[in-house]
Amino acid sequence: MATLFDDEGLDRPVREVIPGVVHLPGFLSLEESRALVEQARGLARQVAGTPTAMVRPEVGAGQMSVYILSLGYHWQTKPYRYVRSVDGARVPALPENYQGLVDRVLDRAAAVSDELSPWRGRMRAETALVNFYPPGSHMGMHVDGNEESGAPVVSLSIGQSALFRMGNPDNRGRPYRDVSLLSGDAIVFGGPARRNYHGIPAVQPGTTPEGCGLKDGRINITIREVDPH
Ligand SMILES: O=C(O)CCC(=O)C(=O)O
Ligand SMILES: [Fe+2]
Repeated sequence: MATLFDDEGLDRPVREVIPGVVHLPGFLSLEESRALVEQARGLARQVAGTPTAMVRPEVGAGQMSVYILSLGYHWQTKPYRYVRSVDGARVPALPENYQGLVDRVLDRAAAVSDELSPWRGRMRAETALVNFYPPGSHMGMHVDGNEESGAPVVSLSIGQSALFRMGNPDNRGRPYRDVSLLSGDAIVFGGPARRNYHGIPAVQPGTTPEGCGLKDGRINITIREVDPH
């Protein structure tokens, strides 16, 4: 496992990993992280036992090991699509603070990426997936392809460190770049990397910071624009 995460001891500068992919280490403070976890937990409780509950979706490869809460739009599998309601139940609204998070991330990312700078101040936060990774879970390589909009995906990580693998647009294999995402990190992918395969091969035991709002496991919040404008 050590080799999977062996860049953690190094300096972690803001950087464009490949064109259109920007890593912002330590973007969220501990207090902000905790508030986001508490907000997501409240929303998950509200929809528990309803058709929009946080569940481990069935996908082509079987049941995911990650639990997903959909906000704004609901992400359905079989077939893959975004819907506004499920069996008559309305999807919880996207929290209003998510637009501010998107604006802040894109401000910072645009400063180091010509590919992302056209989106600065222009992306509408319309939907978010709150992914909960129990210890030992993972997410296979996939493309985020159900958004018609070409806007970037803004992703926030809280809890256990994760190995994020950013691949290529053609297949699940190499070339790819691995980035360790620690609690509080943001990563954004757009431009030429928007439809690249990516995934989380592993989360790292024993790395949940005290005070981040989670006792164990990892939460990742990906905020997206669905409709082109
Ligand atoms: O957990 C992550 O960092 C990535 C999540 C992801 O790729 C997704 O929600 O589509
Ligand atoms: Fe994804």
